[in-house]
Amino acid sequence: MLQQIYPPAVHPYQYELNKDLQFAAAHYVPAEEAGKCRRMHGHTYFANVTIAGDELDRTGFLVNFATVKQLVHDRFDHTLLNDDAESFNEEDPNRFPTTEVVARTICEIVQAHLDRTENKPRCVQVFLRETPTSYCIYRPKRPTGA
Ligand SMILES: Nc1nc2c(c(=O)[nH]1)N=C([C@H](O)[C@H](O)COP(=O)(O)OP(=O)(O)OP(=O)(O)O)CN2
Ligand SMILES: [Zn+2]
Repeated sequence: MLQQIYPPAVHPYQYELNKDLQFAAAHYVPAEEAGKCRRMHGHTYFANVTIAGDELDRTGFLVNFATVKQLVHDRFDHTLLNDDAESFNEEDPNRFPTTEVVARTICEIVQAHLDRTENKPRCVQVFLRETPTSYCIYRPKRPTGA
């Protein structure tokens, strides 16, 4: 597993948890301007998911590290991202499986799970490395009132 110091997420919470995980997936970017990336190819994606909150659950966790891995790895590992119609769409650039959109999608999947927990922590950052030289960081805007 890649060991790396990630850019810090700025947030007001007392606890911050980070989970590193990786998954292998294929994709293509369905746009003329994407050049060689229009052709199907694969990556080993490295993700760092940052979750923060003030309240722990009855296990003393913000959220179980294993759950974060399951949510992302089980969903995307050894898939063709373009086939995942729940997350991606070839008609809408905001839903093409680019590094940016995959990072945002991971954040949304994790947050949807966290919203169903008793302590309701927040996914405050997803760092997603697509290649040794390319990565994206997604930080959701804070919900109103948080
Ligand atoms: N803003 C984005 N630009 C590109 C994306 C993307 O998701 N967001 N994706 C690609 C390709 O899918 C490709 O996988 C990554 O491209 P790139 O970093 O150019 O890959 P290289 O290995 O060719 O990079 P080097 O410059 O040789 O290190 C393209 N752009
Ligand atoms: Zn790619």
